[in-house]
Amino acid sequence: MLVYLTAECCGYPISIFFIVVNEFCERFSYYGMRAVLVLYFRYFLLWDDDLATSIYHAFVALCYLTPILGAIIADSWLGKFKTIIYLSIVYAIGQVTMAISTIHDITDANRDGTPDNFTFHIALSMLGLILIALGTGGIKPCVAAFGGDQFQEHQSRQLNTFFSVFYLCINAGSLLSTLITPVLRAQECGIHTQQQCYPLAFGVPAVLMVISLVVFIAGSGMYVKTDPEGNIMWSVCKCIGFAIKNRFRHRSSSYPKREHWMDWANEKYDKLLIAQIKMVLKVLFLYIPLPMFWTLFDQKVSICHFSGLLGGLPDQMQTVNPILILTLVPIMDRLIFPLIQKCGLNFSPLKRMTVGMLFAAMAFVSAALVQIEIDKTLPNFPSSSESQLKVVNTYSTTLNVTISPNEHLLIESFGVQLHTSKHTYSTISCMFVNGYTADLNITNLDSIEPSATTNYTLVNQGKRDFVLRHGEQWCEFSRKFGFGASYTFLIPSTVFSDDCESITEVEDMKPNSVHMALQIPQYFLITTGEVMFSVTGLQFSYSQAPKNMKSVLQAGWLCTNAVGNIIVLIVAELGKLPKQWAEYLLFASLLVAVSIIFSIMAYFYTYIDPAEIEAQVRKEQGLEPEEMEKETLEMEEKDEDQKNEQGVKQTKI
Ligand SMILES: CC(C)C[C@H](N)C(=O)N1CCC[C@H]1C(=O)O
Repeated sequence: MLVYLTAECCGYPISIFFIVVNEFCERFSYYGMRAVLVLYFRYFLLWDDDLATSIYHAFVALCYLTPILGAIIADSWLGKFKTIIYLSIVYAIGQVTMAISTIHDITDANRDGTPDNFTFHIALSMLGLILIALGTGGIKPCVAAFGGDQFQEHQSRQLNTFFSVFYLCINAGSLLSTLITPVLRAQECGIHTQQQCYPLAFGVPAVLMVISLVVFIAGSGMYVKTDPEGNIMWSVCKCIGFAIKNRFRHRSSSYPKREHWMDWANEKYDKLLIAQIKMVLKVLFLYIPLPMFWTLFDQKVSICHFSGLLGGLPDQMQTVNPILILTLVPIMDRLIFPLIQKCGLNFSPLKRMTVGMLFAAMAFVSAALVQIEIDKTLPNFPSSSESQLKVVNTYSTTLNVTISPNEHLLIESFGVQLHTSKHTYSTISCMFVNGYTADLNITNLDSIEPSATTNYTLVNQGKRDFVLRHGEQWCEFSRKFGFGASYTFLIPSTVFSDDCESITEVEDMKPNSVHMALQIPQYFLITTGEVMFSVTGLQFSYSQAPKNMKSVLQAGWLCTNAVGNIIVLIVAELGKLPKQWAEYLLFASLLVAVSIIFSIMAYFYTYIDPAEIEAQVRKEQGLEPEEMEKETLEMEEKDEDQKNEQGVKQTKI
């Protein structure tokens, strides 16, 4: 047997260093760009919330679908090394295009600070996003598999550690970029006018992608590179097609059954290829229920929304997941898993993944419990058969309002009455009610006509100052706002004569009294689940794939994420349950059901050593001893040439 010893440090190939640094920079680039993408849609392109989030989710789904393309190119045509380089170039061009699309000065001919030609910016940014999706998705299965290729058979422990470190780098990159890019966006920059600095926020990820490419190329001389064995994906498709056709032709019971339906390709196709296809199909079948995990994982965003309600800062909450990953991966790897092993329990990869899903389900049960607590602090909202009416009395004395023959409201002067009725009345809600006799200007709001109201305006938590103006007259007042609260300000006609003192504040909705610490268990549970599920899934997909289809199986694994994202989009379109906590419980139950199905499937799965099976098939084919020897020799010669080129040390054992 021939084994190559590449340059090593502490038992790990040195080439791995370049791969993990490359992954760190690439993830910084990807997550950094994602952190400001919705803001760019909302405040630069001026899209509404629905359009911005739909395009965002569609982009994320596309990023997890393109791995199939990358894997096919790598395993059938260019090999992983070249695929990573070419697609990284596409990716970097995409990031640069995206950064250029955010320069408002390009089309701001009238220099008013807003772009004049939105079509130009939209077209350029969409082109950038397509190139980014192609690049990031395309290289993703190749980088993980290429990293795995650097290890030799006896380094299985190091291989598993590599996948954990790889995952740590993903999250270190995402953590830094999620912290940095929103700060860059908040800076002001521009040629003609100073605006929020999107070019910097998108430009830095573009630079990081270029660095990622340079780092990868720098390691070029040290990598173990395997060339694809012809157009493997085309051979796989033809072989599967032939097996199906042949099975159909021999459907009569007079023909003896075969052990596996792929054995119907035996007449025409190489036994080795059939064995490899069987390995891949077995794993892909196992992956069918897995998108449900990612559906819950991506729904985490909505848990974040209510974290805002609880008093947390949603932007910063996005960093909780990577921070927990950075802590939990080493704890699991070095402490929990070895401890479980010491207790004599066989915590196999598929068992870990099942437990990971159950942890995610528990996170949603915990979210439901917190939501129930929050709901208790909220006012009663009208049901589908009810509507709410708010009446504001700006008259000088108490008024009696009759709504229907037997329903009466008594409203004091400058008082507000919220009334819920079983009939259909229109809901009136407001933030400022102008009881003054003329138009008023209020800081950061449009002017309000007499007896008119503003819409509810979102303000930051804490003390806020307002200035009211009418011509030369003005007055100032400040109020403290609690998270999740909602207020109405009634402005009387005497507002300027008493220096804003007479403005009445009505609390429509109380501030949240549920402590934000209650959401920590959810984050902890879902991230523990992610470590068990996602890191293990990455290792499992590599270890169970035949040598020539490693990227393909990595792509299959990433596709579970894409499908999960698509389910999130569908669920968002289908609508929501009336109660948020019920929705969380529904998702938790679905994931429990899926983990039960998965555990049954996993029970029937036999772990394989693809290299061993391939050797066995070769032996059965009678390639041994002469032909196999010949094949081995050919491989030796080819690899020797490659090693000589790369100056890598080679030893025979
Ligand atoms: C959402 C976090 C910033 C990153 C997450 N913990 C993570 O590492 N991943 C989510 C999808 C798979 C994986 C990744 O490769 O980014």
